[in-house]
Order: sequence, then C-alpha cells, then structure tokens
Amino acid sequence: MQVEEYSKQTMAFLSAMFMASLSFFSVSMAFPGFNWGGGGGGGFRGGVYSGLFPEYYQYSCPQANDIVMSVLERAIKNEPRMAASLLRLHFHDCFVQGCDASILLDETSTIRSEKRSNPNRNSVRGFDVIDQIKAELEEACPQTVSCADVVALAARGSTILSGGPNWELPLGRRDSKTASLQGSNTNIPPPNSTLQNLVTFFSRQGLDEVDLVALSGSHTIGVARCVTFRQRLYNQNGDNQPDETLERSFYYELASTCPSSGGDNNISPLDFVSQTKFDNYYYQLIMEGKGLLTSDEVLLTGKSDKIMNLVKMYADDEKVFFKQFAESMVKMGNISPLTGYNGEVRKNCRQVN
Ligand code: HEM
Ligand SMILES: [Ca+2]
Ligand SMILES: [Ca+2]
Repeated sequence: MQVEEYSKQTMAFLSAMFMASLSFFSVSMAFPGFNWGGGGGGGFRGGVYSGLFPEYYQYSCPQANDIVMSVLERAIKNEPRMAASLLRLHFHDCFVQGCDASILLDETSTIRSEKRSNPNRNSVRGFDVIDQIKAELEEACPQTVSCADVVALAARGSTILSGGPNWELPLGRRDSKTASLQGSNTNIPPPNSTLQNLVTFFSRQGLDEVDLVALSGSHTIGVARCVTFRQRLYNQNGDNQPDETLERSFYYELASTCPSSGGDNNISPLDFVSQTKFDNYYYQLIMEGKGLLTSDEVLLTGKSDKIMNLVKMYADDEKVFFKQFAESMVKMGNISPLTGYNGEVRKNCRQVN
C-alpha cells in the first residue's frame, strides 16, 4: 500500500471514530444508563457506525436478556413453533422501515397496520409473547428497552433455544412512531420469487447473496400454509404441471395436505426432518428436491453457481452455516435502526406513546 493511500485510509477511519464518539456523546446525554465501553461486534459495518452495540443495556437494564429468555423458554416449551414465528417477526420488521418495531403497531385512525399486509395477514404471529416480554421488562426497567430490541432479542433467543447459534447482538434500536402497510406489501419477498427477485429484494436492504442463502436457513424451523406453495404442486409454469424440481414422493406427500383448491391454511413443515430444531437439514433437503417453497428450491436450481455452492457448503457443514447465519442476522438487525433522539421507547409495543 502506498504511504499516501495509507494516510487517506487512516484519516477516514479517524473521522469515522470521531463521528462515532459524537453519537456516543449525544446518546449518553439522553440516556443516563448508557455506557462508554463500546467494543463487541456489530458497531461498525462496512466502515459505517450503526449506532448499536451489545452492551447498550449493561447499566440501565442488565437483566433484559434474562427476562427475554425466561419468557421465551416458557412460550417455546408450550408451543415449539413459537420460536420460528418470533424469528420471522424480526425479518418482517427489519425489511420494512428497518428494525424499528413498526410491525407491532396496531391499526388506528392514523396508522395503517403492517399486520394486514399480504405477507403478514393470517401469517405473522408471536405478538402475545412480545407483549409478555415487554410487560416484564416494564416492571423491571420502565421505559428502557425498546420494542425493536425486544424483537431482535426474541429472534436470537428463539434461535438459541431451538439449538442454533448464539451471537453478540448489537442493541439500542428505538421504536418508530409510524408503520408502512405499503412497505410491507412491497419489500417482503413472496414465496414464488425467482432467484433474481430474491437477490434484488435482499440487495435493497443492503444484504447480499451470502446473506440471502444463510438467512433462508431460518426455514430449518417452522411451517408454511398450503396457499404459499400450492402453485408448485399444480401449476408452476402456467401449464397445469407441478414444479419439475420437486422430488416425486415429496410431491405426493405435499399434495395430500394441500389440495388444488381449499385447505389454504393447512400447514406443512418447511424442514420436514426437524421442524423444531435449528440445524442444517433445510439445505440437505433442498439438495434432494425437497425444499418446500419455490424461494427455497431456487437457491439450488436458480442458475447461480455462487448461490448453489453456498447451499452445498451449508448442507455439508453445519458449523459454517451457523457462523454465517449469526453474521447475517447481525447485518439484518442493523437495517436502518432509529437511534439517538429519533423514534421513542414505546411503553406498549402495540401503540405509540
Ligand atoms: C428469502 C426469502 C423468503 C421468503 C420468500 C420467505 C417466505 C416465507 C413463507 C411464505 C413462509 C410461510 C408463511 C405462511 O404460510 O404463513 C415463511 C415462514 C417462515 N419464514 Fe420465511 N421467507 C424468506 C426469508 C426468511 C428469512 C430471512 C427469515 C428469518 C431471518 C425467515 C423466517 C421464517 C420462519 C422462521 C418461518 C416459519 C414461521 C412460523 O412457523 O410461524 N424467512 N417464510
Ligand atoms: Ca420495521
Ligand atoms: Ca431443522
């Protein structure tokens, strides 16, 4: 590296540090519980400071994660699918206005709730568990932990409790005062997406192909309704034929729970080998033509060598998948957070203060 080039980079780094310490300062003025420690992963991303960091509640609510985990343990023991539902909630929040808990807001005269968007209606769940976590947090540390952070903590906790990886989670997101029904309809990829579409939806959020493949691995837990995969069974290409990439015996299995009409809400596991365990069977099944959604199978068949090879790699090596999943979850969790004086910490996650 040329000396001149080196000093340019050093300057860029120093000014990034300066900006970061400015934002530390203003946040610490606003919130006494704030710490200066910094450190930990996730603060800097692509040279840009996200404003979030793992120790955010270290002094203001040190027990925050323990409270989240204890509520999750009960909820997931009671209904294992809840882990999947909470993981998905974070995804559907972050892809619309960023990770700002916009998805939790109920309909009012001024708020068009995201809960009634096409991807969310009759589909997203877990709101009661979020409310329960938030109620216990309000008891312990009033108006301190944001709903957006509750959703992020619940997604990580659900992953861990299902047997998946743990990671250092940057915190300090604040809650939106608005929601976007339209954003929810247009930014969340539909299940019959082509691979190109999927890549585009993710890149709009600053996520790349590696993130797409790793985060799709969330489909190692949970279920999908018949209406989300019916087209593959009966008319994938407008020729009244099943998707040719669908393995034959798997096709018959699915057709028995998902008729050509009716039964829209019949459910099928996204990973039929281990639907409550966070592992890498999702990728192994895709390799056998047994991915449930079009968006799952096209990762292998969509004619991108790079993406296909990632599927093979994660199918071969769960450790590599876990490591990348953790990294991509941090990246997804950093999408346009509200920080500093922006947004608020809601008292009730369903409504603005
Ligand atoms: C790549 C694009 C994606 C598409 C097209 C997609 C689509 C879907 C669909 C259609 C369902 C079933 C919904 C229903 O039937 O009501 C589903 C379920 C699920 N998705 Fe995705 N998804 C994608 C990415 C993700 C990501 C990035 C995550 C998390 C980081 C995620 C987590 C989940 C989970 C855990 C479930 C099961 C939920 C439950 O059982 O309640 N998905 N997804
Ligand atoms: Ca949001
Ligand atoms: Ca699994």
